[in-house]
Amino acid sequence: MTVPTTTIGYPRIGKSREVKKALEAFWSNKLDEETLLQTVREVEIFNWKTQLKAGIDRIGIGDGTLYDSVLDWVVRLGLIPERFRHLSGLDRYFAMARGKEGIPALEMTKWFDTNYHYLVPEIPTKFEPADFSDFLETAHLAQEFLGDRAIPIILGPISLLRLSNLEISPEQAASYLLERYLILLTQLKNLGITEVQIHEPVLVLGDAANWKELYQSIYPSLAQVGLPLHLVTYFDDLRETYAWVMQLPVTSISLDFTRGRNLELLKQYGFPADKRLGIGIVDARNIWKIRPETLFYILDEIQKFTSNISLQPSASLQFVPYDATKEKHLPEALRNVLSFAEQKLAEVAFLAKTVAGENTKTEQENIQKTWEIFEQFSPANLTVQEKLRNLELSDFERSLSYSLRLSQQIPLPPLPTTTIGSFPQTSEVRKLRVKYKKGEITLADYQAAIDAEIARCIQIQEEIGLDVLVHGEFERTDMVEYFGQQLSGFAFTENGWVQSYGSRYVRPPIIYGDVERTAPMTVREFKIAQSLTQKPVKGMLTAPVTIINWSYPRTDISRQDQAFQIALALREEVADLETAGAQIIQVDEPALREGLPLKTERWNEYLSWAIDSFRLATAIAQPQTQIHTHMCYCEFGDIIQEIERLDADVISIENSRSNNQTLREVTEGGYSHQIGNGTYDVHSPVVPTTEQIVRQLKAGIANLPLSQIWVNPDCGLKTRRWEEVIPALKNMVEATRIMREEINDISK
Ligand code: MET
Ligand SMILES: [Zn+2]
Repeated sequence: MTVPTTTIGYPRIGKSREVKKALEAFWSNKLDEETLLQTVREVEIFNWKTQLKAGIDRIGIGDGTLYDSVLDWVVRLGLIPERFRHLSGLDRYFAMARGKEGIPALEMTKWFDTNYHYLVPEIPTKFEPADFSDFLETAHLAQEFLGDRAIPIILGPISLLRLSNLEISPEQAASYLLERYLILLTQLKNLGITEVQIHEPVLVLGDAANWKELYQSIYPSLAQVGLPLHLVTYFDDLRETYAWVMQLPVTSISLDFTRGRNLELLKQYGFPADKRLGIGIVDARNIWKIRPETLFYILDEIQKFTSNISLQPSASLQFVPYDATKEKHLPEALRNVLSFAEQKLAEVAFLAKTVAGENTKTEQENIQKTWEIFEQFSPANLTVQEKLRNLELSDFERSLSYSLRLSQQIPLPPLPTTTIGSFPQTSEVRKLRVKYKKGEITLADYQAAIDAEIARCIQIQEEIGLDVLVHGEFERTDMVEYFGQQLSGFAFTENGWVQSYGSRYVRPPIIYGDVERTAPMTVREFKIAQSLTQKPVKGMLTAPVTIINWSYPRTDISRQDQAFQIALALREEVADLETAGAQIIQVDEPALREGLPLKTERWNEYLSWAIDSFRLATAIAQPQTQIHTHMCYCEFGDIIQEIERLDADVISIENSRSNNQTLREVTEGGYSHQIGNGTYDVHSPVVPTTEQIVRQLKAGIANLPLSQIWVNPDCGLKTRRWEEVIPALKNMVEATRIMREEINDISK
């Protein structure tokens, strides 16, 4: 017996970030279109060869992209919104991705609960002709390299619809789309392709049942083409859709067995005898080597219901970096339990061999051994674990309620002005950090240079006339990495890049052990800043859930425990900042919303510990200390109640849609604490006018009592230039002055 292996997506950025480099060169006119496309092609071919070498039987192809694969499908299917119609080629493609003078880009949002962002399709009333030529060309080329192993990956029609903003009814859109998908499938069949993967991840969402009829009408038509269809789902289980999805006329169905309850569903409903089951068994969302015992148990259970199976990663491997063995600077004991895309291919192959009955005892023992060595290398921190066990309810409660502590906190003028924390990270600052890292300058030199930046930043803020200042975050590369680097239990890769969006890649830290603060993390910079001004300077921290969501967490203990460990470390920092004189401390939690589980029924459990971790980090603050938090770029509507439960004294939120929707959502529920509604969009280089900010403030005030309102930009300013930041903030302060005068006049 043999057990086939499959992949359902692979990293497409290039092992040395070739695509990013080519893109950036192309955008700055240093590279021509042909070379850019050639680069993407080479990365793709390299990926095919890697998967072929790893022995994968059905290799998902066609997910390589210049920017985003959802956008690729939008363009192929001819779903071009009116405002881009006069453009063509790459010019149009990148205008849709990034916008162009006077033409806003497609909206960008998170791909399910991952940190990947896709471009949200807008389904227009009029379609342009479809053009699949690039995809067909890729498929044809893949056949040359892979033969029948080349399995094109297609974004499913219903997922595309469900993730789009529609100008027409879903039914109408579906019928237009169907025609085009039929053309595509026919063309692929004519090429001699033997099977296609149709990815329908929306089947795991809570509302998937609403789409049942569309699935049941579209899929039979697709099946008529006669090309075997492999329906691929991931990120969670099928729950209420399981029973009818199994009946769709496809030849294969893939399920994720690393998340959700697909195993239970399988036991309950069985699996159709006429289909192959793609078993997503190797976790594509995290970077840990497999623990074979648990996986073999799951595989044994599954095989009680079907023997027609294929083994595969749980999702596209685009969510992990390429190769863990490249991380030479990491301790071997840790490196050996890491598994990036290449290692995961080997794991899939290993599992398949074992299931097929081949003797893999030595391999199993080796894996076992690497885990044992790792456990010795990173033993449990008993003190931290003890602290977690001994937490009491009072550790999560501030000593006085909001209304009682309010009068004890620092007096400020009405409509206090402030910023979100970071100021421009100039290339000089970045160069400085590189020099320090390379050992070209000493710590003292580095700190002196950072301090000079802080001093300049404080002076500028004073000149602008802001009420509450910040030190500027010049010492931080990134709001998560900076803390991870100072906490025990975190590791950092050198080359562990994953795509966040387009040409933006990130290297998520790895949480591998119990987390503890070993020394103050932010106190030095705070003190320097505060010593230079009479105005209050905010202490500035990143909250636990954001740290976890933007990292690869451990899998041997719960996310709750990891969040609480980080919270305890931050709690010590809060206390130290207070002792150092901070009257205001901001703890940023921008990723709270995006960590919400895909299924609503799991929201409460998540929110409960997520909010508690913020409270644990901050409740130690004296009543006199004002605690701020900041959130941005998410839909708050879902979690309003919980925002109140954070019990922060002040929250600042982003308002990039500029229609105060978030503010309305937060305040409609009767939000009683203070709130700063972003007065202008920090992602735009355009300097907002005073009038614009006044208007924005008035809209906010209409919603809320004056005493609750703060004035601030949307988010941190680190990606902006000083030439933009200074006039923008001046206008913000001027707008506030105008507002204060008006209010004064009214109250006279
Ligand atoms: C993504 S939220 C960013 C908050 C952080 N304090 C900053 O100003 O950059
Ligand atoms: Zn922000």
